[in-house]
Parts: sequence; structure tokens; C-alpha cells
Amino acid sequence: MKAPANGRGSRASRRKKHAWDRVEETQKQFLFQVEVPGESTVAEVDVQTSSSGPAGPAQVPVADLAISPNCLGAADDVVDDRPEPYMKWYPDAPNSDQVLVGVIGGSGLYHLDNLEFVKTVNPETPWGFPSSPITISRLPSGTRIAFLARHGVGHTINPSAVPSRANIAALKSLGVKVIIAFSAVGSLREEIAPGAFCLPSQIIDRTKGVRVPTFFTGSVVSHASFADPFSKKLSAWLEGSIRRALEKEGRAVALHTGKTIVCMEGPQFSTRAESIMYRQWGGDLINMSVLPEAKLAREAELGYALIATATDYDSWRPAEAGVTAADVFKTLRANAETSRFVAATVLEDLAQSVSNAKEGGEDMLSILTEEEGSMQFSLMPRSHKQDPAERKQLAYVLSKYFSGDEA
Ligand SMILES: CSC[C@H]1O[C@H](OP(=O)(O)O)[C@H](O)[C@@H]1O
Ligand SMILES: Nc1ncnc2[nH]cnc12
Repeated sequence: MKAPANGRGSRASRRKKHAWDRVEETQKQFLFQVEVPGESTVAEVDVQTSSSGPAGPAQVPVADLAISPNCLGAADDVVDDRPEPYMKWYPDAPNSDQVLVGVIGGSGLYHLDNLEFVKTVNPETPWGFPSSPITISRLPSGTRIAFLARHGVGHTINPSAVPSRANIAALKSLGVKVIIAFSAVGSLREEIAPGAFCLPSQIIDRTKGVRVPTFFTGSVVSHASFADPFSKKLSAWLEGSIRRALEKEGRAVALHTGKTIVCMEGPQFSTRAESIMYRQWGGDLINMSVLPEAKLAREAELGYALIATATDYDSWRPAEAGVTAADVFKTLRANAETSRFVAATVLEDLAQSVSNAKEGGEDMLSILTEEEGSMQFSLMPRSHKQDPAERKQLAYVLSKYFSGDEA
């Protein structure tokens, strides 16, 4: 039985520690030699000591390999039992230097307003440099945020070439916990008019394998859960804050939620047939940028939500000409102005909630840490065949699973 989300106190803390101990134990697994059916060679695989075989080298049937997520601590053992207060379980965040939130600006959104400039950083990650130097700014409340222009400041990077791994890794290296990403999107629905804002909840992947969609490209294998590609608590919280911001702005901009976004490869726009097909598939919006960004944020255990701003009706409307970049640009400027207003309001709201959280409120803390720990059920068990250099690279984004244990 999973304990209640608000389980607290010292007993709960002990249970949590126990769950993490189990993860560490699995990192120090015993080595077994395993005959893989259908293969002539004997594979060496790390497995847990289990009742199915003695500790030490042995021949064990593949069915007995403890490579299910259970070997990382059964799901039932994992209890959301963060001890209070804030500082104890969230040690690296709550000081004024901490950059909690990363904002990724899309087409038309190359800077934010109302912020006090602190510094620009350009971290070199194991996956190279981010799309643009990252601007760290201070909100009026003092909270710091990091801003990154997805296509570079002069919009010089096409969607297929965005260095998403470097972008996500760089933001994580600054201490960011959640990413709020902006994107200019086409609308596949009459009711989502150009100018409207959307918080999508699902993605259909129509990228073509050109972009590397994972940090795990070598001998360390991982299968992250992606059923809900956007962080649910973050998106739900954003909905209220964006609605307030749009009302305050007074331009009657609509906000749609729960929509499905198609991510296509581009850079050309869709054909009419494709545009119609995406509608039949259940697509409501279309862009070229949400993937692999959202997948990589999940792998890095960062919260991620997309604020999509509709610029055009793509190419599904029979009586109209298909979308052109000029159509997009027409709406882009107004959308970007509203996006800056929304960003300023949302970020201030967020900073306020963080400081409430420090004083005992809980909501924002669970939003900021929504994805933390999620990868523990996604990583395949450690094997001596994993490349130590690769594990070291992975420590850059997932230090709690890969730091300090390189042989
Ligand atoms: C400029 S039209 C197509 C381009 O715009 C969107 O960019 P972003 O998501 O970064 O705002 C779309 O995804 C395409 O990359
Ligand atoms: N129609 C469209 N297709 C793909 N990406 C877009 N970004 C803005 N409009 C778009």
C-alpha cells in the first residue's frame, strides 16, 4: 500500500531512507553468468542475490533475473514521506542564489521582461553547449530564474538541430527543478484560434529519428515512463496562474488545457493530408520543438510543462491557403508580448508559493520535486559491461544514481 502523499514524521523518514538504501544495494549487485536462450554465448549480467540462485557466479535462467523495476525497490516500498521542514529534504534549493526555475523561450520569445539581470552563464555539458548562453535573473521577490532561447538569440538553430541534451543538462547543472517551456504552435482545431494559449497534456511523436531523444545512448539502458509527458502538478498549478495573468492583461486571450500536441520533424510545414490526418489522430496542436525536450527533462528528473501559443491554423482548412512562416510571424509578436506578461506573473506567483512553502506550505514543494526519484524505476541494473566514462557523463544529470560509484 502506498502511504498517503502527505505522510510525514520520523517513521516515514526511516521508510524513505530504507527505500533509497534498496536502490543503493542494487547498485552493488552480485555478478552472475547467465545463459541467454537463443544465443550461443554466455552473457554476464548483474543480478540481485535472490532465492532463485546462490550468491556468486552461477547459471540462472533468464526468467529469474531480477531485472524488473522491483529490483530497484518494489513500488509499494516507495513512500512519499518527505520529512519536514523544507530545508531538511530539499537542501540545495532554498537560498536566494538557487535557480529553481528554467524558462525555455521559443520562436519570438528571446528574452523576458521585468527581471533584474544577475549574470549570463554558458556551461559546457557532456553534450556540448546549450542553444544560447543562459541568462540568470532575479525576480522582484529575489527568486532567481534561468532563461534560455531554444533557437539561439538570433534564431539561428533549426528545430532538428536544437541541442536539447545540452539545454536540459545545462539547466539541471544550475540547480533548476522545473522547466516552463514556451512554444509557438499551429492549431488543428477551429476553437483554438491564433493568439490562444494552451497547456497540452499529451504528445504524438512525429519526429524522424534525427534528434537524439535520450541521455542513455550507450551501455547504460533506461526506459523512462512517459505516459504523462508533462508534469501534472506543475501543469495544473500553471493553469490557475496563467488564467489570472491573462485576465490581468485584459486582452481576453483564451487558455485551453488537456490538449494533444503533435511534434513533427520539419523544418517544412505539414502537407494538407498530414494536417488532416493529425486531426483524425486526435491532435489539437502542432509544433517542431516539444520533443525530445520533454523526454530529456523527464530523464533528468526535471518537472516540465509547455505553454503553447497558437500562431496559425496549419493546413487542414480546405478553403484556406496552407500555413507559411509569414503567417506565424504575424501572430508571433503579440503572442510573445503576452507570453512575457504571463511569464512575469507566473514566475512571481511561483516565487511567492516557494516562500510560503518555506514557511510550512506544502504545495509548491511537491510541484518542484514532482519528477524527483522517477528514474529509479527506469534504469536497468548495473552491469560491469557499462562504460565507466558513460556513467560519469550521466552523473552530470543524474548524480544520485551515477556519482561516486565509478569503478
Ligand atoms: C517559426 S515557425 C516553426 C517553429 O516555431 C516553433 O518554434 P518553438 O516551438 O521554438 O516556438 C515550432 O516548434 C517550430 O520550431
Ligand atoms: N503550423 C505549424 N506547424 C508546426 N510548427 C508550428 N509552429 C507554429 N506553427 C506551426
